[in-house]
Amino acid sequence: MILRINNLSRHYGSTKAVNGISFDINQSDYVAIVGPSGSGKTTLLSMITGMLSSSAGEIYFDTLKLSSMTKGELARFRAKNIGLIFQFSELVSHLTVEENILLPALLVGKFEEQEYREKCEYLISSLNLHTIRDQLPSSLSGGQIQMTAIARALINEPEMLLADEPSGDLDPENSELVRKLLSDFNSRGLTILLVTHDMNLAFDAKTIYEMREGSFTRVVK
Ligand SMILES: Nc1ncnc2c1ncn2[C@@H]1O[C@H](COP(=O)(O)OP(=O)(O)OP(=O)(O)O)[C@@H](O)[C@H]1O
Repeated sequence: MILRINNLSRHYGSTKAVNGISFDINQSDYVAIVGPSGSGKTTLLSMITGMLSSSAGEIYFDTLKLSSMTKGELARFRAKNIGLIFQFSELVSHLTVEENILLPALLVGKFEEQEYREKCEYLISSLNLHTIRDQLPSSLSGGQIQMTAIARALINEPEMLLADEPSGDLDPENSELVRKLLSDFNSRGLTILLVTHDMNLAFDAKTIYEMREGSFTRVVK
């Protein structure tokens, strides 16, 4: 799947949070966007996820124009093709860690039950979630919630992962587990676009854009 961003803008009054950005992401690319707080990274990613409307410009997934999709079409498209990780992830409070990870399987059902079990075991083991797999979200730390949300975003093996600060709430050890997992999925074909302050994570990307005041100012890598 190819993501094409064409002259995309989002203005809040006189604040040009995103100001005429264009770029393409090809199949299996790994792209990181870095930049200071307030430079527009989250606004840009929120538009690409379809959660936030743009003031101008277009977003295409292959030939599908995001702004032409109905809410229902967009929800189905995302569930099937895109993994999302937000800065402050939320889990379903009455489900355990393992049940939360497997939730997208119920919504999409892309694989057989046994395959889901295997994928879930792989994610639990890669992210070291064994000890908390039967716990409810209320008993988890912010970092543990984030790790569970990362596993949940990957269980359906989406074509593309969109992630806002995936390691933002994590200690160095867990950040390293996430870095390795994303790199592993990317080497098996997952296209990744992430926004991060974590330069260790960013440097795994093949392309790094620096963003300032709503525009890409530099290709760091
Ligand atoms: N809902 C909103 N209403 C008004 N202004 C907003 C809104 N959301 C974001 N902004 C402004 O848009 C600009 C970009 O914000 P954004 O959150 O995208 O930056 P960021 O680079 O993701 O920052 P951080 O790294 O701190 O998450 C900032 O000036 C912010 O104040």
